[in-house]
Amino acid sequence: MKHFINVTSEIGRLKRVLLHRPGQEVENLVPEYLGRLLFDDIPYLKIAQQEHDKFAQVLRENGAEVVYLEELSAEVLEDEKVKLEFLKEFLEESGITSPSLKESLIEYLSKMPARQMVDKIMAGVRKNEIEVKEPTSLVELMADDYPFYLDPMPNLYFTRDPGASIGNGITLNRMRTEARRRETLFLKYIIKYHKSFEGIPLWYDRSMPYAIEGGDELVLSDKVVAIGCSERTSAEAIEMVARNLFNANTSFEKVLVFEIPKCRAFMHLDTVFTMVDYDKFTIHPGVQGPLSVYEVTKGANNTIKFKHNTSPLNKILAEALNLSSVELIQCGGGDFIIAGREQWNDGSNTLAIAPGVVVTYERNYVTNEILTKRGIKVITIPSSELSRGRGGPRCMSMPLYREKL
Ligand SMILES: NC(=O)NCCC[C@H](N)C(=O)O
Repeated sequence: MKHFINVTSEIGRLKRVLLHRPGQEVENLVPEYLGRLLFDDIPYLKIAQQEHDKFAQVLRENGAEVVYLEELSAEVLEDEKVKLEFLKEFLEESGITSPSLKESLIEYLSKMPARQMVDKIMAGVRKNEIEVKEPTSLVELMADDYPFYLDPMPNLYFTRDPGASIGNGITLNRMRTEARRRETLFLKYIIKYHKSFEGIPLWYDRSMPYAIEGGDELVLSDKVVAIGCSERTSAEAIEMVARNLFNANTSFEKVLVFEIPKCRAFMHLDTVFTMVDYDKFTIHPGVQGPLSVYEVTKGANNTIKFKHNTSPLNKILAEALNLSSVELIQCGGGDFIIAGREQWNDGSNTLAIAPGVVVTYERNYVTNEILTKRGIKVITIPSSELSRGRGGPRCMSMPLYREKL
């Protein structure tokens, strides 16, 4: 493995993947703030961790090295200078404006060993955890009854979204919602300071003004990337990624833009569409009708071309992948109720770990059976708690290295 990162497909054998084991951040969820934090329910952490450990075990047993966001972050934050730089940026982005509060938080957090600090920052800091000396601002004096100085980040276990590996580079994303925006700081510091990530090109940066999230980014082949234009990802960001991929002389020549309905149930492209084999895809039937596909292609002399492709989806995919035909496998077998139920629990959100081999949630038994009948090897993981965050196996993983097809 010459590069630390190399992803030129959705289905090549998974060799290295980034995960985050859910931690205390999940215990800081309360009904009042669920919506704001993008959760629909409160997972039971102990079981969620067991389910997540099973997920990691399945990936390892199938040949993938599992690296953890919290461990890589702690490795770079061992350096006291980097730790301070990170803390300052993190507090800034958390909206801490009062100088004395900033000072108290820095004092509280920087004293902790790096790993403990990472866990604490991910979990959030309650107001009753630290004592702020004399208030130095009106905001502090008038402190409301909101319980946190630093919000918990319960969505961190969806490592798919803050960044995406494309070829041997990464898009370091700007998240659409404030609830998830600070998540990408961990990846920013890993990319900037971790030895394994040295020299990795960025196809997008979190400082850009337009939102893009990794659940919308699918690497269909070493030439074609599909990006969802969705509730979370904007057309401007997609165009910037396309330009950066083309200008850097990567192997990528085309970006297929999937415009999907902007709603929570379909928040990212990978909640309704994933690739499971050379010529097979899962799709949520509810998205097939309203889907529009646009193409951004690399032209001669650094030019870029745009086109609305009105052909049926199977034709567009077959043409993009140089195949005579492709199969679209409908989540829930196309039944309105089953598809709706299983899609809500990420029935279409498969993680391919090799061509024709996927990891899915066991609760989506109808879709799993359909996939098996279509010749896909389905490895299931327990999911009663993990699914409460509205993401499946693809959402919970950021592939760093896949074998070339
Ligand atoms: N790629 C994905 O669809 N990720 C799932 C993210 C779920 C999370 N609760 C969110 O709303 O962002």
